[in-house]
Order: sequence, then C-alpha cells, then structure tokens
Amino acid sequence: MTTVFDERYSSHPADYVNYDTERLRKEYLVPTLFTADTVNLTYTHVDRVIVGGVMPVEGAVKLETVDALKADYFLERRELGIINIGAPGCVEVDGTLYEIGTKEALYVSRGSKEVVFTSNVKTSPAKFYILSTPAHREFPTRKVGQGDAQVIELGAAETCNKRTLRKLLVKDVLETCQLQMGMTELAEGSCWNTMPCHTHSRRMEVYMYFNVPEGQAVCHFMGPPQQTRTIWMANEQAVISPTWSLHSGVGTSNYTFIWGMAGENHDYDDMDKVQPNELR
Ligand SMILES: O=C(O)C(=O)C[C@H](O)C(=O)CO
Ligand SMILES: [Zn+2]
Repeated sequence: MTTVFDERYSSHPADYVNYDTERLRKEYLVPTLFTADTVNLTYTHVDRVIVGGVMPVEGAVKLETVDALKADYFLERRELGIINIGAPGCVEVDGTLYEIGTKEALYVSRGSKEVVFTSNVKTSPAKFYILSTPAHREFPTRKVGQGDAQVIELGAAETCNKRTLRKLLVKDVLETCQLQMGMTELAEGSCWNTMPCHTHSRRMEVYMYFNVPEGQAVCHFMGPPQQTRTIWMANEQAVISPTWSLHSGVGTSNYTFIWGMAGENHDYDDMDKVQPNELR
C-alpha cells in the first residue's frame, strides 16, 4: 500500500494565457487517479483542495496523512467526500463500516482518525474518487445513495447536451463546511456538458470524467470566457478549474463526470453564465 502525492500551485489568468499544451496539462490535469492498492493524491493550492483516487485490490487501503499537511492524521483539519465509480466496496471510518455501491457517496467528518477502503471482490475493484477540503468544524459522517440525491434534468437532444445531474454531497442534502459534490450523466447522443457554461469566482471546481468508452476522449474547455483553452482528457482523469475559469467539455461520445467545488457560497445556482456566442 502506497501514497503518491503531487502538489500544484495557483496560477494567474494573465500567466495562463502564455501556457502551451504541455504546461496547461502540467498545471491543471490530474492524469492518474486509480492504481491498485495506492492512494493517489494531488494537492492544489487553489482553495487547498486535495483530489485523489483509491482502488483497493489485494487488501484494505488506509488514507494516511502526508507530510505537506503537517497533521497527525489526514482529516485532522479537513473534511472528505468520496464517490465510488467502480464495483461495490466499503469504507470504514473509525470502526463504522459503510457499504458504498457504484455511484454512491460518503461524506466523512473532520476529526475522523481512520479511513480504510476495501473492495468487495478483488477481480472487480471499487474505485473511490475523493475530494478533501479544509474544514472549520465537524458535521456527521453520512452515506448518500442515489435515492438521496437531488436530481435535475438539463439540456436537450437538439443542442447535444441532454443530461441528468445528481446533487449528492451538497447543502440541500447534508451539511458540509465547504465541500460540494455531485455527478452529471450525459444521455446517449449528447456530448456537451455545462453549456451554456459559467464561472463562479466564489468557488473553484474539479471535474473528473469517467465512463468514457474505450478509444474516445473528452475535450475540456477552461479559462476566462474570452480566453479559452482546451485540455484533451482520457477516461478517469480529473481537471482543476481555478476560480477564474469556466469549465465545460465536449466528448466524442457520451460520458459521466463528477463535479466538486470548494470556496464560499454553497448555492448551486450561484453561477455567472456565459452564452455560447460570447465565448472566444
Ligand atoms: O452539466 C452541468 O451543467 C454540470 O454538471 C455543471 C456543474 O455541476 C458545475 O459546474 C457546478 O458549478
Ligand atoms: Zn461550475
């Protein structure tokens, strides 16, 4: 069992415009989330969010603290959101076992000392996608299944963006300090997410694309609305969206993604919308 840790710094939009493809990918793309029996963590200084993945195969995998946190345990000053995108598995938090099925979520309170991940069947492992943010107080650890989600239907087949959005770890479902997470599934034949797109300088965001069929890809758009750039993404990769950046994507097929946010103002609809014909 290993922890792989990577650190990213914040960037200024006036510098970002000079980045070439390689630099854009180095700063914002999180290319590897799921490797057997490893905790993959990327710490971005954008709102101090940690994005990661855990795929237990041979046995249980524990979320260990990392030196950069200077904390006795990982969640000493943080809260944690978990969404399982693999086969069913379990998360044990300080001795309490939570069974987490495919596309189910778990919110883990600040102050939880031991978080341990397992897969039910090693030949078909669970894949726990995780986001963690600094937290100022404790809120109860709670599982959120698909039935607990707030569901909204968005877009239309005519504009190639028909999709179902499930709010999982959000303020209308449970209390958190700053973390908000959910999942958006594109309908067959639709490929555009988050269009019309938006910014929200109050919150940063991370998108993690999955269920991208073999051989297909998602082209993720970022940047201030008048200075957009693209990052081509493969299945099960994440991308950091700084507070000044829009976040939207188009796939060569339909796909699903997890969005997660940190910052202030938990109102999901707090967005500065940008119409497609205003983009540059
Ligand atoms: O498909 C969408 O639209 C989204 O999923 C948008 C994200 O939830 C988002 O960007 C929230 O700020
Ligand atoms: Zn957003």
